[in-house]
Amino acid sequence: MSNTTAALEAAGLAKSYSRRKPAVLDECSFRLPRGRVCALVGPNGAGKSTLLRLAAGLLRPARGTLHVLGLTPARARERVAYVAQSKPLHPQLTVAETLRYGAVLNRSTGRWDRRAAERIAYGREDGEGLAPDARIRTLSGGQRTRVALALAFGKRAELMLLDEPMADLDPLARQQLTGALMSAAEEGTTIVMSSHVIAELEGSCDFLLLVTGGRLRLGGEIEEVTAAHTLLTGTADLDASRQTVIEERPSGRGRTALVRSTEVPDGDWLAERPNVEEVLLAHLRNTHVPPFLTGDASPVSVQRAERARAQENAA
Ligand SMILES: Nc1ncnc2c1ncn2[C@@H]1O[C@H](COP(=O)(O)OP(=O)(O)OP(=O)(O)O)[C@@H](O)[C@H]1O
Repeated sequence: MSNTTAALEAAGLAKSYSRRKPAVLDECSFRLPRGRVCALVGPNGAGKSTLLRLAAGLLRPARGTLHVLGLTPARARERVAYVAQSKPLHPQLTVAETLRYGAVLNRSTGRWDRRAAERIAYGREDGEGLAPDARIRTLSGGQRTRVALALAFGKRAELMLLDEPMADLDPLARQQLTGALMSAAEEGTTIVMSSHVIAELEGSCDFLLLVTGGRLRLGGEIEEVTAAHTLLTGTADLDASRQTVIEERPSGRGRTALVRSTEVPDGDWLAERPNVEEVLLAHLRNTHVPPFLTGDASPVSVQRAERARAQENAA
């Protein structure tokens, strides 16, 4: 646990688009420490883009708070790069003009990195990068994504919020983007990226936020989240009062169960550590289970309350 300012810290965050409809995000409380590469995962309509738009300062919460780099989202905006799912760009500009426009927009920060932007837009070794004089309106979806990402990298932001950045990139461009994200993360940039392709996130992300139905279900270092669960295979009966059973399914002549516990229950069980995909899929199929946040992912107010409780117990 750390008390340094988090990249994102939400407390009781809620957002509705309409008073007549249920909240799209509700009671979301979590902390994303700086320097992490965070996968934001959840089914369609879960509220991932809404959360990213709130963090980018484009929406205001209905209730609760969201701090970005210790500031309100509006005040943090210069230090944050946001790439929307729709990748909005000026269709009449060329790629080179778009990058020059990015430089002008970021002049006040003095941080614009032309080379980083150009590397993403033009710089593929196989020569398939974008032509500087190509007009945005003539580009494919994946090519526009490259331009939007080039602007984000040029900004040299402390926090990058990327809404499905890989979705329409070809495999080589994905590999290039992953490399660029890893380099940015090594320099201390915090990255949040939403995706539906869990396998894609496994190699590149070290932190996880799972949102389903507008609620935060899982949060924390991926290693810690998976280590808190056990995959059991066997034929014995499970006592649900002794551990949280996320999912129990028939398999072969016995059954497989994912439990939130590191203890192997009595009986003839084969116990394994699940991978992140197994943990995520089980939580996506079973949204009734209690949420789980690791210490690092708990908001400071919760960390303080837990420390006070531990001190009381120790006294
Ligand atoms: N501008 C808007 N006006 C009204 N409702 C909206 C608006 N934007 C999103 N919603 C609704 O909010 C809910 C969450 O949408 P959001 O785009 O945040 O989900 P998501 O998790 O990003 O989904 P996906 O994975 O499909 O991109 C959905 O029910 C959606 O219909």
